[in-house]
Amino acid sequence: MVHEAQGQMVQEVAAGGLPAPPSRYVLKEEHRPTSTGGTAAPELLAFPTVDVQRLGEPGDVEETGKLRSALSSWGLFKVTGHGMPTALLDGIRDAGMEFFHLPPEEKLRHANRTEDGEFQPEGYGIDRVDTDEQVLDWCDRLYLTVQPEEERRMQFWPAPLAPLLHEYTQGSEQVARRVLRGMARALGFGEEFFLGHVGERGGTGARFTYYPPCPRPDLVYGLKPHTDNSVVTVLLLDRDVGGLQVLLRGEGGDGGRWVDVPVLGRDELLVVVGEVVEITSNAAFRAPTHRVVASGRERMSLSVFYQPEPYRDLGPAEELVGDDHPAMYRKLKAKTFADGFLDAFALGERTIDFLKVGRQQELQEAAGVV
Ligand SMILES: O=C(O)CCC(=O)C(=O)O
Ligand SMILES: [Fe+2]
Repeated sequence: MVHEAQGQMVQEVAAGGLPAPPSRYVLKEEHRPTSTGGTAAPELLAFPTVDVQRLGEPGDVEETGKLRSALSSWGLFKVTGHGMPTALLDGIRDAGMEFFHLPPEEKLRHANRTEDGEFQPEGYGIDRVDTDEQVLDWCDRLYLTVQPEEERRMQFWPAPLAPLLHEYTQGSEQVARRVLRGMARALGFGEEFFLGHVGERGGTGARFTYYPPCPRPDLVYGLKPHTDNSVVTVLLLDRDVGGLQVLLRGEGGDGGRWVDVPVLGRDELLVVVGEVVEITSNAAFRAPTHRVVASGRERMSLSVFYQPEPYRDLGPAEELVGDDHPAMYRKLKAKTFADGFLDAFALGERTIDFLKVGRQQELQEAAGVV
């Protein structure tokens, strides 16, 4: 059954000039970004930066140290030294924005709905709507499969954007590879440790997200809190408009607090650790919970998600499991995990929790902690 809200783009709602978002987008009071915080990080917590050029140099120790510290604190960091030209980064940002500025009928030629109105993940539209209770995010999106290359469905790719996305994802793949090699070194493993778990023919998906201006940003989420279901995500943020926030967990095991990710330099990228690394590293590196708050200005981002080969077994690496380090996650197929994302996301859960991959509860019970 297709939900009647599935065909309603947020951009069209915003263009209607309502004084406040319709009730479908309005969060319960206790979930509203204004009641749950969102502050600039204190100076002590300088935003982590990793130069991937230096990270790739033989014998590098310093950048690997910075990466290790970023991974154990924020779980995301900005990247310099990737070598992609500014013109390419600006070009893809502009082409993405131009797509969302096209008339509705042009955009709908790439719609993420079949002729029967059925949702399918690829193409242009809103996220999957399952129930009346689901509070909708204040964003529209364009999701495209980039790799394996022979699985690209070019009917979904807006023509002006296609060559830019191809070139950009070649560059972002090198970023992901360097980061995964650095992560392996940070844990004391050989460089190919994480890449070996991903395989040569992993999947890559690109998601352009458009957040229209919102008349009451205090009432909605641009994008609800979530963790990425990827190995890592490479993000190209809006040049001017912020809104991304990350949940920083306190020492005392409290719920954490929401901190703004700053607007980055126009040449800088952001890398976010995904749940696959959390599982494989047996929680040595955790996927950060993040969200986007809306604002009175339009904003666009491009997320590129890296996934392992679908038939791979996903689970904590044997080297990281021992008597004093029990496996925190159970094994499952990479495809099962990737497919679980949309169900989990619609419910606002982590894929790890939705598919009951995490064993923390079980282990704590066995140890008599809870
Ligand atoms: O728009 C952003 O800044 C973040 C997007 C994001 O978290 C995602 O696509 O998973
Ligand atoms: Fe995300």
